[in-house]
Amino acid sequence: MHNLRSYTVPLHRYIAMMDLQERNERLFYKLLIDNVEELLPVVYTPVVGEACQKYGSIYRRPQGLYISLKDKGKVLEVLKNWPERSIQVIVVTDGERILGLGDLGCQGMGIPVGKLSLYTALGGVRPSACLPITIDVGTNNETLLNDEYYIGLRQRRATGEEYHELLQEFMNAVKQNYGEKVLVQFEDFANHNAFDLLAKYSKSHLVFNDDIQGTASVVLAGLLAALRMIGGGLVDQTYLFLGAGEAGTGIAELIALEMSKHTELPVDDCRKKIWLVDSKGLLVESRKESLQHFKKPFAHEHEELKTLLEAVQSIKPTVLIGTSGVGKTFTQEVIEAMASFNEKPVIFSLSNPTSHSECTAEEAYTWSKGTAVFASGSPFDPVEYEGKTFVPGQSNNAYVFPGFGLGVVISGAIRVHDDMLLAASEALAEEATQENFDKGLIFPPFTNIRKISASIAAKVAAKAYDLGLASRLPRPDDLVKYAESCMYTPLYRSYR
Ligand SMILES: O=C([O-])CC(=O)C(=O)O
Ligand SMILES: [Mg+2]
Repeated sequence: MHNLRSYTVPLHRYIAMMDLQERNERLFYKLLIDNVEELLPVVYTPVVGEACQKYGSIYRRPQGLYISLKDKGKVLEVLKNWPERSIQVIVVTDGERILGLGDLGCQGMGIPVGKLSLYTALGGVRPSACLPITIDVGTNNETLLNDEYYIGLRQRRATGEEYHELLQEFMNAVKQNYGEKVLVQFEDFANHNAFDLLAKYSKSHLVFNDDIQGTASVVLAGLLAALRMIGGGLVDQTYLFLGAGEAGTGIAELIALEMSKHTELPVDDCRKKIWLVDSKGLLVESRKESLQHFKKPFAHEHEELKTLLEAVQSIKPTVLIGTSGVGKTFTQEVIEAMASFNEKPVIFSLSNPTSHSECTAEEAYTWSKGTAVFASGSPFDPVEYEGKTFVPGQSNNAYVFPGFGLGVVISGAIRVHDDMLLAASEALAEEATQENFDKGLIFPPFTNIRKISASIAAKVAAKAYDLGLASRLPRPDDLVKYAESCMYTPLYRSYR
């Protein structure tokens, strides 16, 4: 830690951590676990975003497996080149939508590597059982195509049949090589592929999309905790999203499912309480024809509105959620409007990394005059406002995917079911304490994350057993204890 802290440039800390992971994996995890709040922003969001942008020039050794268009026809052979045989979790990207940064091609590898280091550090999945994969189908990023240090194929992205054939071959090879119980986490795919890949492979494989489902589960947990803090039920709220992509529609759908489960209202009626604004304005009935399929369920009867501010003024939401990937879009006017008709407006600005956040923590607290219940995707420091310190929560899928994955792995689940996501949300929401609420915090601090992951894992595994999706039999009596006993801990062996 002394050495790391001597680097003042965040990217240098990242490089030092990656060197440590290469040199002494056990020490890397020991350090990360013991200093999680300090090191999470280094190995993960936001610094990992800058690392991906500069990946070619900071590249040392491959930390994951690259599968490119050139490997077509021999993907299984390529998979077999990976030195570890027994794999439990794969995180795979095609680099087309890295955080809110867009297409970074093959340099998106930093994301699967970072996510999997959290699977181990936060969720206790053995490092050797984790496999980061980047599918290289080219990039449409001109800067990278012209960058002498770019590490991927120098061509524009393959699309359509060529793309889907490679993905099909990959998914087949994964099942052939590792069986039915390997969890494949899709990460940072573009909207136009993410929903279709999830829908297609969730029937035949154990797949999970972190940006759609992981984010949804964490945000729902944040909302449940926020409502415990300020009072009211899910069904009493009106929701407005800026951004109708994977995160926005994923969260909206999971809120509707949870609402429906607790009220017995049809899911479609619950969706009516949720409004989304995309780059062209409010999703409304008259736009339905031209909308992508994942947006259609949220296009309701309303006049067309072009801007977020107009939508805020007209819909008067109690909860405002930013998932647009575009920074600075929650303006002073937007936040002041939220504070004018809500005693305690709930404001989540979720886009990553920090520069893409819809507003900063300071802006949310200042412009709402200290009334906002605020959380963000990337971390922000505590804010002093009129003598009171507000601690913003980090509503990042990192709270859920490690524990969720652990629950899936230890139960030997063969499919992911939405009820398992709801179980994870409820488990996480229960972890926020009155002490957290007193600081305005709706998520427990990351310092206790391994205990939290074990609780999430136990609830997820229990749901998998209840649904008949678990293959590890008999069912352990105490799932929390069992989850804890399965977790990897970085200790040196004693040889005496
Ligand atoms: O990586 C993160 O911090 C959260 C996430 O999945 C994304 O922004 O795509
Ligand atoms: Mg992501």
